Amino acid sequence: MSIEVRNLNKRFGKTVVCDNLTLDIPSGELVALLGPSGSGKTTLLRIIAGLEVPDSGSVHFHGADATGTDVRERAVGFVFQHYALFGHMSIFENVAFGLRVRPKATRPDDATIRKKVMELLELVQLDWVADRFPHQLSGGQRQRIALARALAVEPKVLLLDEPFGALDAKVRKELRRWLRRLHDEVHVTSVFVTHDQEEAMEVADRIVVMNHGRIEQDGTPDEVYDRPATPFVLQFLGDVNIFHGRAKHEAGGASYVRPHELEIAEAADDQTLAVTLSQALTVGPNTRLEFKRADGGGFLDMELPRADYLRLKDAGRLEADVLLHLRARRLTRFAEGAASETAHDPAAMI
Ligand SMILES: Nc1ncnc2c1ncn2[C@@H]1O[C@H](COP(=O)(O)OP(=O)(O)OP(=O)(O)O)[C@@H](O)[C@H]1O
Repeated sequence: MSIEVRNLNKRFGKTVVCDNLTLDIPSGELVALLGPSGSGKTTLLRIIAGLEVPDSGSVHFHGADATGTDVRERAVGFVFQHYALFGHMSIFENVAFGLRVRPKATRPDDATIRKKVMELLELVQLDWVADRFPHQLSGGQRQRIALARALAVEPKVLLLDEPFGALDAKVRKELRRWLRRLHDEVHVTSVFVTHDQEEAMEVADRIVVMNHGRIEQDGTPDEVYDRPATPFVLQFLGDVNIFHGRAKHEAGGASYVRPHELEIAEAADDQTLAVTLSQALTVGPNTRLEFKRADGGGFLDMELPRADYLRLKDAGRLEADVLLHLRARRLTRFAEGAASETAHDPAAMI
């Protein structure tokens, strides 16, 4: 089921939370709403769910106006960050709940419910807690059960608000992949709220980047990362070095270079910038180098594979007093009112 959002406005007091939002979520896709805290992601999700009423504008489910439709009629499944399970019911019964309360005509028999619930519990790798109660589970386990419960009724739309926000990093990563695989199997149209750009990049088919109640960009993970529409998108999706050099006098202002888009040149030329190493930090397979600009222009970050770092170090090129020359392989600038352009004239960074 596709979701169409049209000219949606919502304010709380003087705060504009949805600023004329228009958005198409194609059927079967997993779309991430990505943005900083307070950008309006949750409010948009709640309006799609029918839990919040917009001031103006509309939400359509597969072309049919659902704006005035009650939340119970929208066939949506929710997993919200603080969506509590029923404390007095076993885990099994929590997952079975949505099926048990169906009208008799569409209610599955006990054996079918049992099979379905156990399959879902296996899917979230918690079949062994079926007889426990919610208070006997960790917060992370409860979220996995909430996901199983949301899926039990085979919703047409699945809405998830920071569902893995409370989990530790490793479990969080596992569940992301699991959600991705699950989505590839069941293809239920899903909208996923997150403020974590890595999570959005890893999980989603499309990313909608939000800021101050507006959509800054809507595109595939590759599109928003490689061709950011605005400086906000570029900076929100990862670390970036900003140069206010010569480019400052041109339309659009700054130039942006990501840490992995810098390289060390063999010799100085008119496209390189002289620096010295100030610190090196290894994070997993990559090493992050912080350089000090020799012209006093501040610091620069560069990221390179650990093996390359070790080679440079062994060659004695990373001593604190050795002058190095950095070159940008790629840089991004924004012309006034236009989308990003990537320049291959790295001199522009100086
Ligand atoms: N019921 C409400 N009453 C008043 N203000 C609200 C209400 N709900 C949200 N807001 C305000 O609206 C703005 C957007 O909130 P929203 O929760 O949609 O943002 P968000 O991007 O999901 O942020 P977060 O990641 O922190 O949840 C915030 O400034 C918030 O304080």
